[in-house]
Amino acid sequence: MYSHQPDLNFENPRVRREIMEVADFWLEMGVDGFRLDAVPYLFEAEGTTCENLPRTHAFLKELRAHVDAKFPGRMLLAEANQWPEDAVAYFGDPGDECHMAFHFPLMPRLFMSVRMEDRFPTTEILEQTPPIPETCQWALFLRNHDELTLEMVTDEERDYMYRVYAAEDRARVNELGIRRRLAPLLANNRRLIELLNALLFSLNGTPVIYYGDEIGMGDNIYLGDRDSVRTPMQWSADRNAGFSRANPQKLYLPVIIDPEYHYESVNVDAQQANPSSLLWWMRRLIGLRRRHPAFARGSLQFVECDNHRVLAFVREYAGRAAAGGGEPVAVRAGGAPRAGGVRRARSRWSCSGTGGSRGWRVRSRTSSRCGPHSFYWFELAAPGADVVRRAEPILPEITGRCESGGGLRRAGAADLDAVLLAEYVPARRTGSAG
Ligand SMILES: OC[C@H]1O[C@H](O[C@H]2O[C@H](CO)[C@@H](O)[C@H](O)[C@H]2O)[C@H](O)[C@@H](O)[C@@H]1O
Repeated sequence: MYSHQPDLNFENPRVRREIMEVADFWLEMGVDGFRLDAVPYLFEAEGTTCENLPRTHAFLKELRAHVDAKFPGRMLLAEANQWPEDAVAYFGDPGDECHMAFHFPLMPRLFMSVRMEDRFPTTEILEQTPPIPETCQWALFLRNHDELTLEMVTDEERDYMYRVYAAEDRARVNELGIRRRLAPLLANNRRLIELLNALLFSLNGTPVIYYGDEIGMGDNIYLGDRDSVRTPMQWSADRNAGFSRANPQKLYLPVIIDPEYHYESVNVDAQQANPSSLLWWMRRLIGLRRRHPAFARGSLQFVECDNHRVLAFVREYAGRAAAGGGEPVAVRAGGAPRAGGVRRARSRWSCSGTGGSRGWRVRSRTSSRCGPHSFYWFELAAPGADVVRRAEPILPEITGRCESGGGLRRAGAADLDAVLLAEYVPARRTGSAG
């Protein structure tokens, strides 16, 4: 499809050997793993669609065994834009191919749910998603380096997505996608950006953030192909947004200078200095998620509720619960400006813990109102169980030295802000993502 990308002949044993050597090179350099590009199409065969061929799976098993033997603990992530029942094949049997696979069909449905003010697109695809091996996980995403692909939706759904998210022709690409970043897709609406990220971080899978979306970077749909979303990371207001010291004319792609998303105002430096920035909000969300293993490993059960605009579910980590220290987590997301109340939410869990965004605390049943485009995370206790208050985290000890003109630095590690604001503050009962 792309003339500038080689199409390797995997039938050739020398090519396969070379691929193993390339993998070794990067793994020796310390990478944690690989995203396997367009993996269903590695091998080709006349008279087939060249998709999901047995030879492709055989090679993945070989690659996995090779990586496990030489570099235990590293991982392979499949890019297979397929229905979940087909994509699961890339986890192998039982779990001997990729550790993870992107969940492509969920992504456009999250955008649909939010815009249609209806949980159905999201619940339907998750209900169709088959169980996966214990050692595997879905990778969830909102945006990536390609277009927002609309391959896994019906023609009507595609028309809808184009109408509401890509009214301008220039925003469409490859006939099947929208070449925009998260913030511009959502008209730079902070509540919507938070809502979609809250879903990304609480549904069953590992969240994957596309660089720049954590600061709400803009795009440039006047660039060709998918380059609109591949402009330099905006680190600071300096030359080339702090991405490079090179002559600006030498950059592969220009920095964003759209007035709304200009790199001089939308950048890491500026947001680092503002605790209300999207960047700090994202860090707090990550910290909160890390406190609850149920988000990473837990099962997901939808909670029936009579308002179709509200999506409610419980994440339960069976291992922890069985051990008596479980902490199921409930999530409610109101997709609509007029999401309204939930009269009845049935679940075998009662809300009696702490949690939620914006410092919300829950001590009774889930009967409170869900505001426009808001979300809540509740820590739950099983009926009858004592509600054990979490001990306050121990104040971290940070040693460092004051450098003239600089701040206090933790010896050779993350800086003070990251330790206090990203780890300690969210772990306090009063800590919140909002
Ligand atoms: O190697 C060709 C390209 O493969 C990936 O992109 C392709 O799959 C994406 C997911 O289905 C789709 O959105 C894109 O249009 C396809 O070209 C890869 O992510 C690309 O970087 C790569 O050029």
